[in-house]
Amino acid sequence: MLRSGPLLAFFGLTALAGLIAMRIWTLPMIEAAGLPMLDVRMGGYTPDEVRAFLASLGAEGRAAYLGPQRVLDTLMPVALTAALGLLIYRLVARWSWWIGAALALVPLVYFAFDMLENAQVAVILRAPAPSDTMAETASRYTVAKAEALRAAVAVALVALAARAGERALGRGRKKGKGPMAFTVAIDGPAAAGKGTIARAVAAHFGFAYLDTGLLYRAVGAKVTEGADPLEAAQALRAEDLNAEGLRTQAVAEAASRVAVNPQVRAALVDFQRAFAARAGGAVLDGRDIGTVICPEAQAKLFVTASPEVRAERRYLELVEGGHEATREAVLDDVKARDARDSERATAPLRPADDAVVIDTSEMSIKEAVAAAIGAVEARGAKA
Ligand SMILES: Nc1ncnc2c1ncn2[C@@H]1O[C@H](COP(=O)(O)OP(=O)(O)O)[C@@H](O)[C@H]1O
Ligand SMILES: Nc1ccn([C@@H]2O[C@H](COP(=O)(O)OP(=O)(O)O)[C@@H](O)[C@H]2O)c(=O)n1
Repeated sequence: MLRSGPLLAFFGLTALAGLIAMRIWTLPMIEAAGLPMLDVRMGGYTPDEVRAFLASLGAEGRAAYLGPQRVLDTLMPVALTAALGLLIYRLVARWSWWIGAALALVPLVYFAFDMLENAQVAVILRAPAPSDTMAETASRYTVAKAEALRAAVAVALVALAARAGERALGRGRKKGKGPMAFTVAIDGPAAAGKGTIARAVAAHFGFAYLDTGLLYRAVGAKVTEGADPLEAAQALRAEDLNAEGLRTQAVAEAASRVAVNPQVRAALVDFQRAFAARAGGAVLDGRDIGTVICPEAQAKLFVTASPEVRAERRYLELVEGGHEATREAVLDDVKARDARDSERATAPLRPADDAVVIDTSEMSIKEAVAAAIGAVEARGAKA
């Protein structure tokens, strides 16, 4: 990227040098009789005021106005426009480059009016008897130049203030909360290995872990017992996540049904965000952590595997847990949940744009965990 700092300093200093040169060299000649030159009358001037000024202008002042002053009054605006434009672009492009580029054009408007003003003043200085129209046109350019310059300076000041505010907030956050919050967002379809990876990542970095699927499972379980989904979500407490029987296929199915409800999802957002923001780091796994719950997460992983591999893993897990299951039924269930999770309107399952995708179909648990830890380290987490 172009380093704009030295350029900004160069243009800023050149503009300042131009102003100083005018103040000590050309202005004393032009304003020898005590009347301010036309360019500095930011509120404009009447034809009579122009005539009075011309009458007060000696031969030396007129030559200076048309000669060195014109040169200085071209170089200085070029440097000032470049400095203001660069400053505005540098400050605003951090948030949006195209808004930065658009606002950087405001100083160009000032420049255009300044050049028109110079040309019109030269017309007046050369005319044997300048007409009212000539004077009025020059005055309009001077007023427009002054307003455009004020607007450009205002844009630069607002951008500087916004940047200073952002920095102050960042410092406050670091001071107030001890260790910075580091969030790892892990999303992916059922039985891809999210929980296995999330627990290992949390243990490796010393972060806290939240299985957000448990929130939906806890709400789903209450709904199968007859509760209203939204009321169940609003009344959810941390201890509900330890309830018995949340790992069954029936509860997973109920969870994926309540998870389609936008109001249920909204009711669970604050709990998840508060967990993600805890000092000392947090790992959350689910379906929408990197896209909706923590779009600012420092590390995002999307863990996936083929439906057949995932169904086999879930089948073995269920059988080992003493549950009744058939491979076909588990595969059907996995596919049905995949479809519901991916096709729902609110927070559908999809990788965040900046997520690292880990396909665990052909990976052992060890390999999958190593890949995840490597990706989280690459985003700046330290064990
Ligand atoms: N890479 C892997 N290879 C083999 N089995 C895995 C792998 N990752 C996870 N498993 C197993 O698959 C099952 C589902 O994993 P889990 O982490 O609970 O998935 P999820 O949280 O995505 O539903 C568990 O029994 C787990 O031990
Ligand atoms: N962040 C989340 C987590 C789970 N869910 C829903 O909750 C269901 C159960 O999630 P889970 O993570 O416990 O499911 P498994 O991947 O462990 O099978 C999923 O099928 C999703 O429909 C969700 O919508 N958003």
